Amino acid sequence: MVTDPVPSESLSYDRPLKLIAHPVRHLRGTARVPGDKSLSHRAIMLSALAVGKSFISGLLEGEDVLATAAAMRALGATVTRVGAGAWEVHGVGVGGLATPVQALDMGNSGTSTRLLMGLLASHDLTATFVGDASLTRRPMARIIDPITLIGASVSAREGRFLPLTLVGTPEPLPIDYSPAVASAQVKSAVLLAGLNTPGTTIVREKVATRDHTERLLTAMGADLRVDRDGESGAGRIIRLAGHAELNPITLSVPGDISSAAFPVVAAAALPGSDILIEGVGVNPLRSGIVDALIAMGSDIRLENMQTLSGEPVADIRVRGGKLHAIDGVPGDPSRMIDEFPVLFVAAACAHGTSRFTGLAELRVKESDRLSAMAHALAQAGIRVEELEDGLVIHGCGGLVPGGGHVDPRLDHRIAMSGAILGLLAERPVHVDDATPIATSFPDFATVMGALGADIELTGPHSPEPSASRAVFLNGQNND
Ligand SMILES: O=C(O)C1=C[C@@H](OP(=O)(O)O)[C@@H](O)[C@H](O)C1
Ligand SMILES: C=C(OP(=O)(O)O)C(=O)O
Repeated sequence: MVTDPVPSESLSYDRPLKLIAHPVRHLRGTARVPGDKSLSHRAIMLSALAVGKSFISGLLEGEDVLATAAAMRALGATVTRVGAGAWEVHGVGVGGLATPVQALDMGNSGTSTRLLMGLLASHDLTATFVGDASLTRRPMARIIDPITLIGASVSAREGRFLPLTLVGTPEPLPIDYSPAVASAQVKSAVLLAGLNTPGTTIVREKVATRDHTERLLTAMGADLRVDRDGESGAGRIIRLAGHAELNPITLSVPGDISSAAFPVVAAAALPGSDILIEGVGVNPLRSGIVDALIAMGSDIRLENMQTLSGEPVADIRVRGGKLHAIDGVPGDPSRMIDEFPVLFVAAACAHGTSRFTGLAELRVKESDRLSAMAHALAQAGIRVEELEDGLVIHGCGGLVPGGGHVDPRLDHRIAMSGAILGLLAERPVHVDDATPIATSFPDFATVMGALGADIELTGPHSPEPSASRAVFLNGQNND
């Protein structure tokens, strides 16, 4: 049980909040996870560009999305919280954003930063982007390159890191762009720039990545076409007609499969577990974790399939059992790019040796996730080899020894993967700073506790939520 129940409104702490995850026999019950983070960012950004009032329910109220909401407000949209997860956005129309009077604080959020850089590139304004110690380590050249071709100019630290100042162009050019890395953030940044650009903007993907931007733009009336590309049809060509007119939306955000992955993996690895996570987004370009766990022998199924605001949604049912090792994941890694840290935990419990390669991109997420997870698993007594682009994990065929400390390195998914490791261990695991969890899953400990997990939150913490959170959660305007 959760020994220090922390209401979700106040899990955002300014000083380290520690977490101790205690071994558990099994998980049982039904739960829901917060709204999808990728979709929440896009819902706020695109409704801020519509003419009229949009209404969003189920919005993720994690720090990352609150940073996006604060930025859109600073750029001129009216963004108001009208209830738990319920937000109203009065948009200013495509091209209607204005220079913010202060720097845009992106906190820990790569998606906020990179999509907004694209969005602002084709607006006649100037904006400065700042972020936390994690975000200022992450490469921005992958966005600076295409938006420079569009006509924006960027001055960045060492040419590629935050803080950076972006000067958007009043005369944007439509580009035909092939991202060098499989990245929905790069694709979305170019498409968002194309909204306020004449002509047709084209993005060519060698491998399809999450298509939340394409689905939402289409639902809001943009003239957007997606064609399969390449001999295998794995690629995509996305064409967007510029000077789009976006209609306001009423949108329900489904649960985030990247958050659901934590209770799902824990239950899958614990014989006797039986859980149901309701209302989760199962977009085929996001559901790779389900296929990977099935490949490991897990009894996991999608029930009650439906469509919510243009996105496939299902309840995820998991019964615990013995897992076996796998050599790589089915399909492209981009279908579960954020779920690898917790999949590595499943591999640590599996019988046999698992090998994961082609994952160099994990080194430039909120942390170097290959290094962070290699250290976390070793701390828990698991034999692991770190490769240039992956991990070899020698599973123990049951509970891991545990007993170590996990340094999350400002990465919410490392912190939560460390907690799951503790549930699947013989001895408790200490997560030395759980505060990053508030970026994507503020009530993680409460949700896991309701399923039977014993996650203890300890350590000094201020009773007050962080300033940005308080402003929104109390529905105040910061005009
Ligand atoms: O577009 C998005 O919302 C995201 C795309 C992914 O990044 P890349 O597509 O850049 O790998 C993912 O890691 C991130 O959490 C969210
Ligand atoms: C990488 C992630 O997010 P972002 O890129 O938005 O920081 C994530 O949520 O795992």
